[in-house]
Amino acid sequence: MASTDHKTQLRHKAMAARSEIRGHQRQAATARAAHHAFSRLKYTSGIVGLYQAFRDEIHPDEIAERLHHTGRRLALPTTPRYGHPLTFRSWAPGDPLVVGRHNIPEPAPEAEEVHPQVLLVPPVAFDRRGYRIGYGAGFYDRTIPQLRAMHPVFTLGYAFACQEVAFLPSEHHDVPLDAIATENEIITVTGR
Ligand SMILES: Nc1nc2c(c(=O)[nH]1)N(C=O)[C@@H](CNc1ccc(C(=O)N[C@@H](CCC(=O)O)C(=O)O)cc1)CN2
Ligand SMILES: Nc1ncnc2c1ncn2[C@@H]1O[C@H](COP(=O)(O)OP(=O)(O)OP(=O)(O)O)[C@@H](O)[C@H]1O
Repeated sequence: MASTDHKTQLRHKAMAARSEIRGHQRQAATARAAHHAFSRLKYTSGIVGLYQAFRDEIHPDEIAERLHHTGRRLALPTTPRYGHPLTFRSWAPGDPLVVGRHNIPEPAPEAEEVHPQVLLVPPVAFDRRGYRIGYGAGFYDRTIPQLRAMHPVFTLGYAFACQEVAFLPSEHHDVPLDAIATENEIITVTGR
């Protein structure tokens, strides 16, 4: 099977698995995952790029609240055209959002563009080597090297444990995550 077909299949399987987590189970898993993510993120410094959950992604709202409470600057991505990197704009809980591409809420164009040192990344599927697939646009794979040309960047994948797969075929442009937080654990991949 061609690698892209295999990836498509893994993508659909992981999306189906995460959509099965509902109601109280989803709430409880999200609270546990937020605890794991925060316990790792508090040892980082700099602006944290989060995301606005869409489809059945695990939502980072509790992490945003807790980081904001400790005085950390936060940012959200704006969705670019295909082939371009993400841009991040300054944002804090309660700030107004506008509707961007794919109907994902994003900061208004007036919000300051920033270059995060920390990224919370929402994989659709991930493996223990830190490889991830998203929705197939390659946005994070383009963005992370660009930010790393400016300064060190720590990337934390954030997902439900059921989105883990044994092995994701990797391509040369794929940038592995430094760690992944789920409701069960923090998976450490690199020494960053
Ligand atoms: N919550 C969240 N925000 C995010 C991301 C993300 O993964 N999650 N992104 C991370 O990059 C960017 C948005 N990336 C997206 C990329 C593709 C599609 C999408 O709907 N793609 C179609 C396929 C289109 C095609 O094949 O041409 C699809 O999946 O149906 C949506 C968002 C920025 N913001
Ligand atoms: N750094 C890059 N430079 C050029 N093309 C890239 C780069 N990163 C990814 N691509 C291209 O983008 C497409 C999607 O890549 P991939 O399958 O890795 O996406 P994804 O990781 O699922 O998406 P996303 O990063 O948006 O969540 C592929 O055709 C790939 O060749």
